[in-house]
Amino acid sequence: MVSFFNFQKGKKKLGLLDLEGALTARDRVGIQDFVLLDAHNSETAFLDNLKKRFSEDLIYTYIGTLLISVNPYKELDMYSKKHMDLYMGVNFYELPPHIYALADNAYHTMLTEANNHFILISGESGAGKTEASKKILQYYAVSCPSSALLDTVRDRMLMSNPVLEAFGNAKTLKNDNSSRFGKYMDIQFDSQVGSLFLCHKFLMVSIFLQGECSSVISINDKNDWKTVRNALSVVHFDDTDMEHLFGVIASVLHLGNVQFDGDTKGYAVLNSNAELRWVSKLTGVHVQILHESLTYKRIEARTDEVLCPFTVDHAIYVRDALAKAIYGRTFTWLVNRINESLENQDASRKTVIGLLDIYGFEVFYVNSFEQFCINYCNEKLQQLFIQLTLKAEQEEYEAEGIEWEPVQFFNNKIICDLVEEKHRGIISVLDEECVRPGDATDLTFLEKLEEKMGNHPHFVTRRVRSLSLMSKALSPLSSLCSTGFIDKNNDLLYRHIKEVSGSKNSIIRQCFLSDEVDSRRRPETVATQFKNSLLGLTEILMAKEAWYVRCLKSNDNKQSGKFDDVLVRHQVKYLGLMEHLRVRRAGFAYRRRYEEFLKRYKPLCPATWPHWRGVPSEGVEKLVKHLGYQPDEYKMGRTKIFIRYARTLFATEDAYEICKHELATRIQAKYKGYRAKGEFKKQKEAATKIETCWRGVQARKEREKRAWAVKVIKKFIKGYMTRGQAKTTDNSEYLAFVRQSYLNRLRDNLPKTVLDKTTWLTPPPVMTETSAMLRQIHMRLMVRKYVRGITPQKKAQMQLKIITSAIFKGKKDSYPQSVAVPFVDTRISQYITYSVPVVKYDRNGFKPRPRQLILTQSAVYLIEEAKIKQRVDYVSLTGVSVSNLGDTIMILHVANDDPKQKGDVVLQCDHLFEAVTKLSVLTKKQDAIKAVQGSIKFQFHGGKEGFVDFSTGQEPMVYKGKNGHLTVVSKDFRVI
Ligand SMILES: Nc1ncnc2c1ncn2[C@@H]1O[C@H](COP(=O)(O)OP(=O)(O)OP(=O)(O)O)[C@@H](O)[C@H]1O
Repeated sequence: MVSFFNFQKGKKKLGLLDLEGALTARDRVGIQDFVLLDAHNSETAFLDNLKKRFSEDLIYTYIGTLLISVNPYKELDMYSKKHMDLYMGVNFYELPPHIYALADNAYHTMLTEANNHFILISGESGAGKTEASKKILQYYAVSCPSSALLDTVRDRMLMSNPVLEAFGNAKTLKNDNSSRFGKYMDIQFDSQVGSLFLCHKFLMVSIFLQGECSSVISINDKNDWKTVRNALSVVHFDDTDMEHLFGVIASVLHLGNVQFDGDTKGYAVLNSNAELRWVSKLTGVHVQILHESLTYKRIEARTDEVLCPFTVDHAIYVRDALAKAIYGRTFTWLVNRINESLENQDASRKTVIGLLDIYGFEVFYVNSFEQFCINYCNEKLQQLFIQLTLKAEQEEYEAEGIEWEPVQFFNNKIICDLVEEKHRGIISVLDEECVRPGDATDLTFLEKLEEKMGNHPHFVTRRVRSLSLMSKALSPLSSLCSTGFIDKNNDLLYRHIKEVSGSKNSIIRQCFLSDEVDSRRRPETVATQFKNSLLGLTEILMAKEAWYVRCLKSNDNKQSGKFDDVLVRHQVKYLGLMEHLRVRRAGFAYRRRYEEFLKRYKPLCPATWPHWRGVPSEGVEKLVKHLGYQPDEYKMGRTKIFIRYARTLFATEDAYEICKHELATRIQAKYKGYRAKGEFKKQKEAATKIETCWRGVQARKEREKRAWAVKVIKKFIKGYMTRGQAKTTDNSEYLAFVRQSYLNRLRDNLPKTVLDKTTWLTPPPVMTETSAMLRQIHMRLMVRKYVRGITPQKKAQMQLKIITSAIFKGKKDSYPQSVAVPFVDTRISQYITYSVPVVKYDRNGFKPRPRQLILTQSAVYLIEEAKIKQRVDYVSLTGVSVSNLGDTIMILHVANDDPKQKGDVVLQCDHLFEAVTKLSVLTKKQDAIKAVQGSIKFQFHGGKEGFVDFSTGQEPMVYKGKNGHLTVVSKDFRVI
């Protein structure tokens, strides 16, 4: 056994582990799978195991993938949502046997193999088939993802069950709620999404009404009534539909109460009209028509019509036939309506799980035509089971050349043939008897059977009007009472009874269409209809893969906890469970074509992954060896590998799951890389594109800019060339530009002071006039600003400067330099208006002597520094002479006639302009100030004369010249 990949995939759901543990522990009772039973040939061991488990409420046991369910007749806590969750996606053998495990496995196999499946639920009446089918449906309904639309379909589907049970089930001696119809439904799953639960469809095989049990303790009519009404509304029945439907049911009940008496001739007359009036009211058929139909037969003879009265027995038969027909057809109508409401409009591909819940085998004290049909159906399904499992299996081993010891089993084909064979089978004989002219009775039918099949090994008749079909496997088909076969098979409604087609009840109208009344074709007999629908069903099932649930009845008393050994042994026998087990034991749990097996599991072996180039069977051999399969675990056939134990396959499947994840991760990584590469390439391409685009845009912009520049330059040049002309379109822009740029430059280069006369930008010709105006305005502005900012002291000084200008401007070379030199008023004392240091040239040899020149309102003094307070050298001034050069010599002329005066005074004064100006103001002798060129003559006291000669030279100096004149050399200011 392969042990290195023993994983359990479903157990990741932690919350469920406790429950699961408890289940597993509890389930250790007996053996979960009969395949593991040592004494697999012993029926007693088989039963013991079932019983042991049953006593612990373990009602499910496997034979391989087949599920055996023993009816517990009590509610078990094993169908909750938690249980459903637990079984979801878990391998078959990982958890205790359960109907959910089978449902889940069928579902996952369907998804994996993408093909159709069906679950055949069989067993005798009351064994729990309907319950099992409901549990499967609920499991799918809960486990599949939901959406609003699907929920609606799901509700309808689940709700269709109580409706069908209400109308199609009846209490029988075997089962309080026995299905009297066969139900096949297709559950569709979306093949793409894989898990959508879509819709189902009923295929009705037949319905049988029979029995006299009316009260059932286990059924609460009041609650069920509510449930049914609610369910009907979910499957789209409105109030009118429901009124008509319940009208039909009530009419059938009233019809059953119609009684007949015999007249003197023995013909039937109505006992009372009351019931018939009710029927008439409920069905909407005139009471007269009903009356006539129930007591007379209408015989048409060419143009005439004759009414032929019924005997009482006959009338009762007709009454029951009518009631059956109304009920049966109404049920068919109901099924069709439910099918319509569940119809799936989506045509996309779906995979299907079919669910077949068919009425179980029935053996009553008296077994009639109904039991014949029901049990024939079960024989047929058993045949299908044998065909699909035992026979097909053995045939396959043979075809594949697998060593195999054939298992003996009873092939009930012989029984099926006995019933259904053309011309020779019981149904053919019955049909023949029904249609032949003359009086056919159940007895003549029995004689015909004896005649035709008296020698058949499985057919025996007894002269107590019964026939026995001896099926070794299926005993219930035996011992049938032939009474009523002819009538029930005929089930011909007398033509005029179909006149109910004129009913006011819409359901009855739809069930009895008038063209049927008019048709003269004889309808198919009941048995033939039944046979045909069964053949149709078999065909549907044969195209699908089968799963089996075998339901066993634990006892006949519907008693919980009771295990009737005889009854169960009987069922085990006729259901062929022992044979099935033997085949399973001898056989192989799983087989697959080499190609398919390899295709699925090749990732598990390096030699086969990713490709196996050789012969598939060799690849498989390599693969299973790599996986560690033991020789007894598998066999290699001609085209397939056969795996003996399911656990081997599950382990392989688990390994595959893990490997798939790894592969998926690898593929994902590769894909991501590929995507990233692609993305990068795309980005690069996009970047190149953007770059190209950007470059194009830039180039275009550049070109446009150049073109614009050329245009501007051209215009500029043209404007420049025509700048002197009057304003034209050519030069207007240029001139505006020139103006603008001149003004801008001018703004930044305006003269800052009023004295700055030089700073002014030369205007372009077009601005000459404007510039002059601007200059004037600017000057005015500056002057105004300057004037506003002048203090009284400054003003006084300015006035002095004006006087200086009047005296010296253009007359003395050093004057311009003096303009910016401010006069100083600090040299003023109490007595002195102005005092300035000077150098006095003494007439005796022109020796320079420092003196202070003091100016007052009334006189000019020359005093020595040390004697400042003494009034010395009073000068009575008559005029002042200066040279026109840049020297600082001034000669004060004094009045010669004043004896106190010592003659003219020659002074050198650094502040010449200031001193002379102030002197002139104080003495009011402005006109007496002279600027002389060359030499200045002066007079000494006593009438003597002297001269001062002025010249310019390199170095300024004052000295006594050879001619005895005072010689003054000054810098040449004009040169500077
Ligand atoms: N799994 C179960 N758990 C509890 N009770 C069950 C179970 N299965 C069946 N039963 C009981 O047995 C009764 C009969 O079951 P069910 O109607 O499913 O039988 P059946 O095989 O469908 O019969 P028929 O062939 O007559 O329709 C149910 O009404 C229910 O009380």
